[in-house]
Order: sequence, then C-alpha cells, then structure tokens
Amino acid sequence: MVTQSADSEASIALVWFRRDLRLFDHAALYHALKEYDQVIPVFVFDPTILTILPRADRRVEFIHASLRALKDELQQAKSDLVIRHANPVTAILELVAEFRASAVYTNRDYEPDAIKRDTEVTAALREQGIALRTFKDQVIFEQDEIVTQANTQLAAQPFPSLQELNFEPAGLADLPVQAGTTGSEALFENFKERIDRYHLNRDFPAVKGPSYLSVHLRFGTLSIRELAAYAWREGSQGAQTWLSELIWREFYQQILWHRPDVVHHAFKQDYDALAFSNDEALFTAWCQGQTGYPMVDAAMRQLNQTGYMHNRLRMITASFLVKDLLVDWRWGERYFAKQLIDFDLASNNGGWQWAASTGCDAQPYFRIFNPVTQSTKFDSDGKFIRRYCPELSALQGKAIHAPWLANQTTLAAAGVTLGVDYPWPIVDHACQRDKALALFKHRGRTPITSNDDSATT
Ligand SMILES: Cc1cc2nc3c(=O)[nH]c(=O)nc-3n(C[C@H](O)[C@H](O)[C@H](O)COP(=O)(O)OP(=O)(O)OC[C@H]3O[C@@H](n4cnc5c(N)ncnc54)[C@H](O)[C@@H]3O)c2cc1C
Repeated sequence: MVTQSADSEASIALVWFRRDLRLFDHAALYHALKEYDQVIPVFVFDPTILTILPRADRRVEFIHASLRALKDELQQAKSDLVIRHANPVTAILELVAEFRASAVYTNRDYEPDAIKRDTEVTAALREQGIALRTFKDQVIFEQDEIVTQANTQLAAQPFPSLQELNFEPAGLADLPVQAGTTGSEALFENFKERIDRYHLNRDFPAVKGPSYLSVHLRFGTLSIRELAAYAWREGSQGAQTWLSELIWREFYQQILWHRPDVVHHAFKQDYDALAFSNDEALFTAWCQGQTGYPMVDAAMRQLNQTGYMHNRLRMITASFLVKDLLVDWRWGERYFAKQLIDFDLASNNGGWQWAASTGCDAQPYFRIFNPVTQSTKFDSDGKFIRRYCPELSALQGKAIHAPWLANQTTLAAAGVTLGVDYPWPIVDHACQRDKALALFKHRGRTPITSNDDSATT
C-alpha cells in the first residue's frame, strides 16, 4: 500500500494521521492513494500537548496502543508508520523533505488549537510549494470510502515506547478498554446484538445498554460513516435513537466550529455573568466521590477508576456540581477533560453547557435534577451504587439512595455510620435548589427572592 524508498519518478504524498487511527474508510488515505503513486503514513506526537498531561495518562496509553496496532497492520501490508515526537510544523516539513513528498493529506480537526496548528502547517508548506489537503472524516454526512491498494516495500520504522515519550503505563490494561481497530470491532459487534434495545436500556448505568464506543470515535479507530450507515439500515427504534445520539456528537462539533468562543464562555452570553460561589471544599468532595449523595459519588468514582462515565451519570453529576454545589461549570468541564479517556472538547463542552443551562439547546435553568429521584429512577435496586460505593452495599431498600434518611437501626444493620464510613450529604438539595434558581434568574445581578417557577426532575 505504502512505500518509503521512493524512486525519483514516483509522485509521493504524506498521509498525516491524527484522530483517525485506522486504515478502513479513511478519507485522506483514500484520496492520497487514488492520486499519488506512493503514500507515506505519518503520525506526530506534539510535545506542546503532551507536556501538560500527567506522566500516567490513559489517553496517551490508548493512542500509543492504537498506533502500535496501526503500525502492525501497515507492516503486514509491507508498509509502515513513520512516527515523530516534535513540533508538528517542523516535523511535517522535515518529513516532506525526507521523503520528497509533493503533498500532505490529512483529515480535518475542528478544535480551535488544531485549526491554529493546521493554519501554521499550511503556511509553512506553502512556502515550499506544497499543499496541505484536508478532508471531512469525523462527521456523519459523507460518503463511505473503502481503501484497497497494493504497493512496494517500506523499510522498518522505529516505534517509540511510552517511556521514550516520557510517559508511563496508566493501567489501561486493567480496564475493559481495548485499543485500536480490533478493540472497536469487538465492541461494535457486541453492540449490534443489543442495538435494538438501546432506547430501553441506555439510561440505566447498571445495565449494558450503550455501545461504549466513544473512545474509538474520539481517536478514529472506527469510521463514523460505518456506524451511521449501520444504524440507518438497521432502522429499529433502538437504532434510530442511537443514530440521534451520533447526531448530538455532530451537533456539538458544529457548535465548536461556528462558535469557538464556547471553549471559555457560555454559549448564551448573558449566562457568563453567573456569580457561582465556587467553594473549593465542595468541589474536592465532588471530584473524590464524597458528597454523601450515593448516585453522584458512585458516578464520580466510576470516572476516577475507569476513565468512563455513563451518559445519564454525566448529566446528573454535572447538574449536581452546577446547581447543587453552585460551582462554575468550567471547573467540572476541566475535571472531566482530565479524567475521561473519551474526552472530546466539543462533546464535553456541549454536555457541560447543556447541563448548566448555558448552552445552545440546553435544558432550561429551572429544570434541576434531584439526585435522589434520579437515583431511584435509574438505579432503582442500587446495583450500580453498590458496585462503586461498597461501604453502602449492605443497605437495603430506599436507604441506598439517601442513607441520611434511614433510621439508626437500618444503618447499624448495614454496618454504616454516617460521617465515619460514608459522608453526610455535603449540602441540602432543596435549599441549594432555591439558591440556584435565584442565581440563574438574576444572572449576576443581586438576587431578590427565590420564588421562581421551577420544575424538578
Ligand atoms: C457533562 C457531559 C460531558 C460529556 N463529555 C463527553 C466527552 O468528553 N466525550 C464524548 O465522547 N462524549 C461526552 N459526553 C456525551 C456522552 O455522555 C458520551 O458520548 C457517552 O456517554 C459515551 O458512551 P457510549 O459510547 O457508550 O455512548 P452511546 O450511548 O453508545 O452513544 C454513541 C455515541 O454517540 C455519541 N453521543 C452519545 N451521547 C452524546 C451526547 N450527549 N453528546 C455528544 N455525543 C454523544 C458519542 O460519540 C457516543 O459514543 C458528555 C456528556 C455530558 C452530559
């Protein structure tokens, strides 16, 4: 498919992989293979991004393992992946010179920093008379394209270890997350057996309802077109609901593209003035899963332990942080960004602004999730809570959702002493809800009363 030892007559293009770590249905690769005699696949680890990450980062480990798989696949096709650890502008220019390439093909990335990087690379390449050709690949409404083309042998290229990149393993091997296209294919095959029941099961964190494909969508170890086409063909109610979720992802990517200011500001600009109290102790308790609200705590511990959180729980914990703890949604957004393996700027920002009622098409501010009602509704027998809050596992009945309401006998029978084994609630929901309503209604102006129209869900 791909060659390095270019003969002087052959036309050569680089294909620059970024968040599209696969060979199947890859727009830039498809076009490069069609238009050039020889194609050199390359990947660049950008030190500017890597240096701000912790040394053990599950995402870096996922990318590293997915690159290993991509490289193996290319080597089986008598090709290879060329990897550099350098500033992308410098690295791409050097690779162009090294391989005497006359074009660079890549798939578009819509994040503001990526757009800036690509603008710089485009300008630097233009000075050399080289084009950076970019393609839509991450979005749904694009044709399916299948890549098959054989070519000559490529000399073996080195593969840097995590240590050489100044990282260490972050425990990915202990999680049910398999990198690369092998991982995405196995998950997707499994999900196909469940897709028809997706609309029934997707909201219950103790049930294997969703696809768990988000990390693969994030790093392009599967094709969004393949998923959308499958759901469309399948056509069942479950498949249609799932397709609409894929479209939410698309929607948030479009928002980020058209309104890059949402990275730092509320989409609805008058909500930028919200005067959150930002209590650091409350924020820390939320991060650590020690709020005294079992559903919130189980969710935060799932995030901390696995790098994943169920969608229903992302909504509950985000709402709790903003509307119960009165902490700025950007604090929570940043914490999720650090912890989620599937962290995606567009979806994370969109999800947080939705929950905080500051976003486009967000839930109205007076809809405030009641964490106990949500818990009773979506984890009725407490199975999910018991998995992540084992100290509560012997609590029976409704007490699992609100231990502080249980009588002393029930708590003692379950071996739970509040304040010792498990925290008392760090805030009173009813009281905080009134404060949140007043805060949102007056948006930074002096609150007068909290006698608002409201709804509780
Ligand atoms: C506060 C908050 C933060 C979030 N942060 C992220 C994030 O950083 N990265 C991320 O991929 N998703 C994020 N989401 C969206 C959603 O929670 C996850 O995509 C989903 O839980 C991933 O699990 P899954 O792959 O099993 O989803 P499934 O239910 O199987 O859905 C399939 C795919 O559709 C897309 N999708 C589903 N729901 C949404 C949604 N509400 N918004 C955008 N895309 C969606 C995802 O790509 C997902 O993989 C966030 C949601 C909220 C409320």
